Amino acid sequence: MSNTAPASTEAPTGKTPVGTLRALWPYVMRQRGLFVAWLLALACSSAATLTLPVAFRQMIDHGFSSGSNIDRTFSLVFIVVVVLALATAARFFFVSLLGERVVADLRERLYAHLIGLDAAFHDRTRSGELISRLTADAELLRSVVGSSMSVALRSTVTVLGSLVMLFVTSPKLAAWAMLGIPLAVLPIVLGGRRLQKISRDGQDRLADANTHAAEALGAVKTVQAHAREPYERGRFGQAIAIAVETARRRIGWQALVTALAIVLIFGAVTLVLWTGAHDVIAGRMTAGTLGQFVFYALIGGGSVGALAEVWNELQRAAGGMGRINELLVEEAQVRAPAQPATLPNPLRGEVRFDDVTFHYPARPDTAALENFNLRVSPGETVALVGPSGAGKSTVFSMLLRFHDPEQGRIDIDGTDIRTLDPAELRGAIALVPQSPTIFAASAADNIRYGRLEASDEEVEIAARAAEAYDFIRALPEGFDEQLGERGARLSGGQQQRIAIARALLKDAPILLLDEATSALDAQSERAVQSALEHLMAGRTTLVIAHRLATILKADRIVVMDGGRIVAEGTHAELLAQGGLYAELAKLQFLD
Ligand SMILES: Nc1ncnc2c1ncn2[C@@H]1O[C@H](COP(=O)(O)OP(=O)(O)OP(=O)(O)O)[C@@H](O)[C@H]1O
Repeated sequence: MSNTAPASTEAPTGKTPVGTLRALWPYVMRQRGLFVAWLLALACSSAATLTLPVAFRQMIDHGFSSGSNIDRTFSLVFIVVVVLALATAARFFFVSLLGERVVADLRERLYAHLIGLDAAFHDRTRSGELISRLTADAELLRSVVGSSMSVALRSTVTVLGSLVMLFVTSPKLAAWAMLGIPLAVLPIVLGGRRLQKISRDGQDRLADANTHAAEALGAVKTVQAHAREPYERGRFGQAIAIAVETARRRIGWQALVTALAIVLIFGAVTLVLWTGAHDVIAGRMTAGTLGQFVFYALIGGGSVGALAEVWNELQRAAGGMGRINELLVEEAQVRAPAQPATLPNPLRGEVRFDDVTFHYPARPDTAALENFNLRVSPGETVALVGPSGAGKSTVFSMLLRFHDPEQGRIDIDGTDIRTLDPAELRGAIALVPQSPTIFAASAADNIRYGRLEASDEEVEIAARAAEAYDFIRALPEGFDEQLGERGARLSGGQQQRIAIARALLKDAPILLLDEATSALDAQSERAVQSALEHLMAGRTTLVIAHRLATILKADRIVVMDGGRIVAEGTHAELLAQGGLYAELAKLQFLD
C-alpha cells in the first residue's frame, strides 16, 4: 500500500507518502537511549496485555469452581495488571519525551537551514509560510513521534500477538476471524489515500491564513492608517474559513473511515462469537477458552481500529514531513567554496566590479545590472545616484554576495568574492540600510548586533560617535530600554543613528550606506550627518545618496540608469554636463 508512488505533482519528493516519514529516522536515532527505553517498555506492556486473556481464562475456568486456589488466580490477574500499568506509564513517558526531543531537534535544524539560505530563496518564499512549516508542520510530527508512532508499533505488536494467540486458542474460530480483518483494512487504505491529499491542502490553506496575518500584523500601522481593519479581518476570515472547510472534509473522511473499520471489525467478531457460542453449547469448547478467544479478538480488533486512525494521522504527518523535507533539501546557490580564499589582513578596501551582468531570478527579462564596471579605491567615497529601479541597491546586494553575477566578477583587494566564504566577505562590510532593522531587544543589544562580543563600554563609545548616546540615556531605562518590535518606540532619525552605531561597532573597512529618503528635521539631520562622518572616516564607502550634503562630500558621483553607469564625475562637472544628473539634482537635491 505504501509503495505506490503517487503520480500527482504534489508528492513532495516523488517518494511514497507515508515513507516520507523515514526522514525522521536520523532524528530518532540521535535519541537512541530514549528510543531503546521506549522499546523495552513497549515489550513489557505488550506482553502484559497479551497475558491478560490467559489469566482471564484461568479465572473463568478455575476461579469459580470449589477447591480451586481462588486467591492465587486473582493475585495473578492483579500482578499482570500492575505490570501493565507500570510498563504503560514508562512507555508513555519515554515516547512522549522522544517526540518532544525529536521535534525540537528538527525545528532547530530547519531554522538553522532556513536562516542560512540565500536571497534568491527568501525572495521567492513567503516568510509566513516558513513560520507555518516551523510551527504547524513540526507540531504534526511531534504527534507522530510522541504518540502515533507509539500507537502504530504497539498496535502492530498487539495485532500480531493476538493473531498468534487466537490461532493457539482456537484455530477454527481464528480462521473465521481472518476473513473479517482484510475486509476491514481495505476501506482504511482507500480512504487514507484521499486523506493525504486533503490534508496537504489543509496545511497549505493554514499557511495562507498565517501569511495574511503575519503580513498585516507586521504592518499594522499601514493597515490602520488606511482604515483597512475591516478589509484585513475579512481577508483573514476568508482564509480561515477555507482552512476550516478543508479541515472539515478531512475530518469527515477520517470519521467515515473509522466508522467503517469499527463496523467491519466488530461485525466479524460478533459473527465469530456466534459460532463459538454454538461450540460451547455443544461441549466442544470450555467457556473459559471462548472467553479467552473473545478477549484476544477484542484486543486485536481494537488495535486494528487504532491502526486505522493512526494510519490516517501518519498520512497527515507525512504531508508535513514532505514539506519540511522540501525546505531541507533547498540548497543555497550562494555558498562558500570547499577551500575558501581569505581576505588580506589588514584589508585596504579596494572594490572592483568588472563587467558585471545580473538578472534577478524573478525578472529574467530585465537586467538589474548590465556590463557594470566600477572601481573604488581604498578610502574613497563614491555616491551612487540614479532614478528608482536604476540598480543602486543591486550593487549593494551583489557586493554582499546575496546573489552571484551571471557574468563578470567582483573583487575586494583583488580577491574574487566568489572564492570567499560569504561570512568572511560580509564581515568586511558594514551595511547601513535605508530603513534600519531594529530588533525587539534593548538599545545596547541592538547596537551590539554589529559585534556580539563588544563590551558595554565599546557599545557606549559607538553610541557617542553615532550621536545616539544622549537620546538613549534619556530613555527611561537608558541602554537597557526595550526598543519594541522594529524600533516602534524610536523616531526615524534615532533608528538611523542606532544603525550607524551598530556599523561603527562592526568597524569594517568597507561601508555600504543607503541614505534614508525620508526628510528629518534640521536638528536630527545634523546629528545623523555628523554620525555618518564619523562612520565614513577612513573607510571605502559606497553610498546611495539622497542628500546634497552627502553628494558634495563624495569623492566621485556615479550616475546609474537601467543597470548601467551613464555618467561619472563631481557635482559641478555633472551639473555642467546637463542630462540625467542635472534633472535628478533638480528634483532631488536642489530646491
Ligand atoms: N528581489 C528582487 N527580485 C526581482 N527583481 C528585483 C529585486 N530587487 C530589485 N529588482 C529589480 O531590479 C531593478 C533594480 O532594482 P534596485 O533595487 O537595484 O534599484 P534602485 O536603484 O536601488 O532603486 P530605488 O532607488 O528605488 O531603491 C529594478 O527593476 C527592480 O524592480
